Amino acid sequence: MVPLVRRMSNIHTRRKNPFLSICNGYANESSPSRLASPPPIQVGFTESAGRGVFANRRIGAGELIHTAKPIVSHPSLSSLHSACYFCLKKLQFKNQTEASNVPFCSYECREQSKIFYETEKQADWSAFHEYCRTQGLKYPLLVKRLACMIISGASTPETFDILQPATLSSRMILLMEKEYQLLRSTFEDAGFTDEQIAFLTKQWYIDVLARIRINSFRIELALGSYEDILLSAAASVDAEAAVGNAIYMLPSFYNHDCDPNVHILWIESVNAKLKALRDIEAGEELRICYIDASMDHDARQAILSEGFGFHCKCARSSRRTMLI
Ligand SMILES: C[S@@+](CC[C@H](N)C(=O)[O-])C[C@H]1O[C@@H](n2cnc3c(N)ncnc32)[C@H](O)[C@@H]1O
Repeated sequence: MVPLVRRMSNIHTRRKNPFLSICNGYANESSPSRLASPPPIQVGFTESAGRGVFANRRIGAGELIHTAKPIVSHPSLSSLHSACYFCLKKLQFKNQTEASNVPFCSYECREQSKIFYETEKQADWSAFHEYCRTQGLKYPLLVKRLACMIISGASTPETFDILQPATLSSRMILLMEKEYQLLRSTFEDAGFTDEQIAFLTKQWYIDVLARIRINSFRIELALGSYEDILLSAAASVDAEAAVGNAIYMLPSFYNHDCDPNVHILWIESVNAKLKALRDIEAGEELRICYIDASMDHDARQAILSEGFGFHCKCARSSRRTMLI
């Protein structure tokens, strides 16, 4: 059945609409100066999952619905010297990182990172990175990148406000204390003034982390050649398979389904592609799968409840519940 869409906004026609910026990611990648036609979607309210993304026309199976560029991304610590610091593309070790110590794959990526990277380079991140490494933390790296973008004027402290926050337990908040203090002291030790880091309060950190927690994507690049697949298989044995993490605007409005009709994938960089997995009717909600769909019902529910704070009532989960 096609759910009723309560229209929240027409994201393509109204000016001064916060959702307009959500669509910035669909510039035609092959010719960046030309905008591709708007994606066939709109953000609206669902009956039980808050906001969601809906088709505004029929979408065919396999169709590329839209692409999305991240608002913030960061390589995983194990990929710091093997992935582009901006687009997370695999680096050619000898030419780029080792020879020139520049962690970018191209002139364009270096230019796009210039403002926040100049800020970041002024501080010594070794203690912060070491803490993240030993505690297995990845989200504070996204906050570090966002903070550098804010200080350099490339972003604002309110950037994530539109995203849904997770409900954090007091224990989770307590655990954030150390990483927050380390982030702040790294800036202070580098000589940034109180005025420059005035936004960096404990409450801001908690609010940002609460949004990153349920909206960040773990980036695993789909690899092209057989050689790459072999290398990746070897790498995943002794290192993290994810090349990094990223936050997007529009993809953050996609709800979850254990039998999704849309797939989000990354071919060679952090720029995401959203593709229809089957024919989708106009008005139908578009949903992606947040987790490994091959897990059994109970494992899926446990991860969704713990990680995202909801009990999934999608058709696949409900079928299983009815059988019990
Ligand atoms: C990434 S956000 C998706 C967009 C969100 N609905 C909003 O209004 O911004 C993830 C959150 O949406 C809700 N959600 C997503 N899929 C859901 C589902 N299948 N059932 C219930 N809630 C869901 C949960 O609150 C979840 O933590």
